[in-house]
Amino acid sequence: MAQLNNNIQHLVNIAQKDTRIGIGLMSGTSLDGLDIALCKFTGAGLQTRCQLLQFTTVPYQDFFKSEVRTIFSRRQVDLEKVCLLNDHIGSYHAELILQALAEWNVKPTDVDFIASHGQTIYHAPKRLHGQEGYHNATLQIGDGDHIASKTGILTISDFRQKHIAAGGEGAPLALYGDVLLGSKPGEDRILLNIGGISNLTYLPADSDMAKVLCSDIGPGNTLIDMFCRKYFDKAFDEDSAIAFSGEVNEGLLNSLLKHPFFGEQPPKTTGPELFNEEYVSKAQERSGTTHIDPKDVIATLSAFTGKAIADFVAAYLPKDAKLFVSGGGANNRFVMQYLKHALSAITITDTAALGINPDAKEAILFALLGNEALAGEPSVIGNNPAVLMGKFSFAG
Ligand SMILES: Nc1ncnc2c1ncn2[C@@H]1O[C@H](COP(=O)(O)OP(=O)(O)OP(=O)(O)O)[C@@H](O)[C@H]1O
Ligand SMILES: CC(=O)N[C@H]1[C@@H]2OC[C@@H](O2)[C@@H](O)[C@@H]1O[C@H](C)C(=O)O
Repeated sequence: MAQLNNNIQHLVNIAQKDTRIGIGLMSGTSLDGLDIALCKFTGAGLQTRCQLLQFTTVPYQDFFKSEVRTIFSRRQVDLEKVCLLNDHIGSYHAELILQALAEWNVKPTDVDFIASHGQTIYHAPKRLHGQEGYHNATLQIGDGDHIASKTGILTISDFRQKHIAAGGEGAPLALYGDVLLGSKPGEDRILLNIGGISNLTYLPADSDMAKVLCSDIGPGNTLIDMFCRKYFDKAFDEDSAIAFSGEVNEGLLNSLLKHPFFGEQPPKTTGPELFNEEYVSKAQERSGTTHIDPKDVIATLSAFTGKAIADFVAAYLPKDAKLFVSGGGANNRFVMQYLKHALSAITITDTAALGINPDAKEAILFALLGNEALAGEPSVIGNNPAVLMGKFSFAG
């Protein structure tokens, strides 16, 4: 039998290890920074044990954010910029990983793999684009080869394409990790992530995989952040100070909630391609609220995030489930207060109660998907594609 080449041999060695050290990377729709989670895995599939060893969010520089925003969720872009950023984001993320490892005193050779989400620049499920002859589509950039070459670490990336190839919308992928890390027999649980877009996974008490539901809900922080930048020159509404100083405008809130997306059956996905400045302007025009105080706009957008989540939970999930929140939105006091009021029968805490750092959850998720790609088996969860995801980039 011919000998395996070094790359394949290295891959086989990692796949056969009892424990693996992996880095999960998440750069989300909020564009606030790169989340880097260093994790230790034992086993795979339902036997997975995952320990978060280190975590950091490296904030993005304003210049980087504004460069990405020139192509982010826009239908018309400078194609050269897309090409440049695909390379640049991969190289930049590699640099940030190496810096983080140096700070943690971890040698790159001690890390078995990197699992990189990349940067979503456009998410186009068919429900959004509606174009005949085209299927669900999504695009994440920040090429894995650049990360592998620069760090010397086996890199797994571009997770969403396999999900689409198998009939999904390319998101949410959270369920694959939530089932492994968040289920508890005897307890109905909801794991809610409020990032740029909010999404949740329902984990039934009887562990019946057919009942697991994972879906996007609507805007999380994306509109709040956008209008904080527009009116207040702030990246986000820290501790909801602006929202609390304003008043919710019920006319605008009702108008924001009037979109067919909210009536569509889950699972479903969305993004800033739908929930953007134009979406809010149109809702303002329809409700005659174009001239309301910017503080009231922020309060109303915050209530919009809360109400969309509360309506979804009330419509589809058990009334006595326990809800665990993660993502930057867990720090938005206005949204959290809104949820506690609207879902008074449900116990709401953050995922720290489950031993999962709420800020790190999505980066851990991608590390876990990388671990599955190496050593797991596809599993059937509800009617979600039973796939192992991610593409392998070798360092050499
Ligand atoms: N103290 C705070 N007060 C209010 N909002 C906060 C606070 N801290 C963080 N946030 C919100 O959280 C956002 C970052 O959230 P997160 O990092 O979960 O998003 P993401 O990973 O980009 O999103 P996605 O899950 O959609 O990809 C910030 O942009 C801000 O809106
Ligand atoms: C296309 C894309 O990047 N979607 C993200 C986004 O951010 C939140 C929500 O929209 C979710 O569907 C998804 O990310 C998480 C990690 C997921 O796939 O579960």
